[in-house]
Amino acid sequence: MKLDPFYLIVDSADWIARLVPLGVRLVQLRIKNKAPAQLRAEIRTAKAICALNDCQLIVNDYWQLAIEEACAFVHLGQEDLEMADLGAIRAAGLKLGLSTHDDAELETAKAAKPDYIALGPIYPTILKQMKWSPQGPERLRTWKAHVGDLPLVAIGGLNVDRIEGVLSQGADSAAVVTDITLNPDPEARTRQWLAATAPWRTVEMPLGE
Ligand SMILES: Cc1ncc(COP(=O)(O)OP(=O)(O)O)c(N)n1
Ligand SMILES: Cc1nc(C(=O)O)sc1CCOP(=O)(O)O
Ligand SMILES: [Mg+2]
Repeated sequence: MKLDPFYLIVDSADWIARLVPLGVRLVQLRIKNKAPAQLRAEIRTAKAICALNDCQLIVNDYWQLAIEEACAFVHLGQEDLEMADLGAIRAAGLKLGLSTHDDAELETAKAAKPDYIALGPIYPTILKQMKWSPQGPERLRTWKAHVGDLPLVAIGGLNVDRIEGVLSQGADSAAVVTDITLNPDPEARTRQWLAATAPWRTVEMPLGE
């Protein structure tokens, strides 16, 4: 499986309606603290917009709702994974992305046989408090050696100027929240991300070059 090199993460279907039609091919709906009915409505709307725009939707955290709404992909952190029913996720045909932050989490994630692994935070992030220090982009190369052909996602503190640095270290995809959502012009910033990741979308870049 291949992931698009630009992985947008937003917290509403409104954001998806605004940014996905610009050409985004991979988006995560990461909603915190909403009632189940609202969550379901957001997922349903996001799914419809993504289908119209040939964009892969990944639902964060809410794997049961993702199954019920016939979504294709979920992302889980390690704590989410402890509570999740992997058998049910697989039986529903969902693809699975998993977060990792250290060696032990990498082993746990690999054992779950996910469809991609994310490493973060690569740089300091302002989105959420994290107990891990920034990993630095060089750590991606170590992770890539461990995950092999499994797609690797870099996340945390990424911006347009840092894309090249993470993709050239072995990440297959660069995930981003605030560089876009807090930008004064999120549409323009999204276009910059699309342009900056374009070379990685079309060309296989061997590690070390
Ligand atoms: C692509 C990607 N990587 C990591 C995360 C973080 O997941 P998690 O650790 O479960 O934290 P929350 O995002 O749920 O707060 C992610 N969402 N996406
Ligand atoms: C949601 C999330 N997970 C991370 C991890 O390391 O697992 S870092 C992160 C925040 C990403 O937001 P921004 O692009 O604004 O830094
Ligand atoms: Mg989570």
